[in-house]
Amino acid sequence: MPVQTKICGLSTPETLGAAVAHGAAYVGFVFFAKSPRNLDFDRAAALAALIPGHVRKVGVLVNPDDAFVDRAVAAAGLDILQLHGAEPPERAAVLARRHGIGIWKAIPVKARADLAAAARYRDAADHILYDAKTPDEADLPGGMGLRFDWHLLEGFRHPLPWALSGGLDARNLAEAVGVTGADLVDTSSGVETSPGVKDVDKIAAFLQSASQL
Ligand SMILES: O=C(O)c1ccccc1N[C@@H]1O[C@H](COP(=O)(O)O)[C@@H](O)[C@H]1O
Repeated sequence: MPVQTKICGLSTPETLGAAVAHGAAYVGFVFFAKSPRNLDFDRAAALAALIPGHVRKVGVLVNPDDAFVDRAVAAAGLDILQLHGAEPPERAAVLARRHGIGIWKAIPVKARADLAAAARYRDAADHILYDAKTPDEADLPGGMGLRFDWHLLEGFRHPLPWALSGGLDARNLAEAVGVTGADLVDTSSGVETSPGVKDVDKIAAFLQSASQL
């Protein structure tokens, strides 16, 4: 089965178009004020209108309240909520019921013991997104281009379908997939020239690399 891809943190028609044209299965919009990739709802709506139906729209949110989720889902027609904060399983389940859309729960990973948190979401999420844990003092819980030790996933019994994230780019993708066996991969910083500035050539190279795995 081919490796599926998500290009996250898109914010311009050109880079969104590159992700779609080169075969991304998922595109991600970040709704988090501290992020250099943050979108307001009007901009998200304008970008979402450009996305063909076969490409799934993922909204990245961090500990959002109901009103904020309502606005993001309505504006962008989201198919999936990527919960990238400290949302407990109960909160993820409430959001899944309230919106009737997919839930991906990000699990921050630095040590093998961190993986145990994934099982708590068995009845509350569709996918686990393993991402590198960012430093305690960081403004962002993700999107910093950090990778974790992929060998930590070796032999791990995943409680749910899952995706690999954190510091992936066209050069390290083959190794990352080889070590982990991931069949869904996610990148943001790895297809940028600077934080928040996506690059169409890097997007194309990442998706080309994934298509050869
Ligand atoms: O990208 C952000 O700014 C961001 C903000 C808040 C939560 C998550 C965020 N990014 C997500 O983190 C992973 C890994 O990103 P990277 O490839 O290491 O840069 C990815 O899902 C981003 O969308």
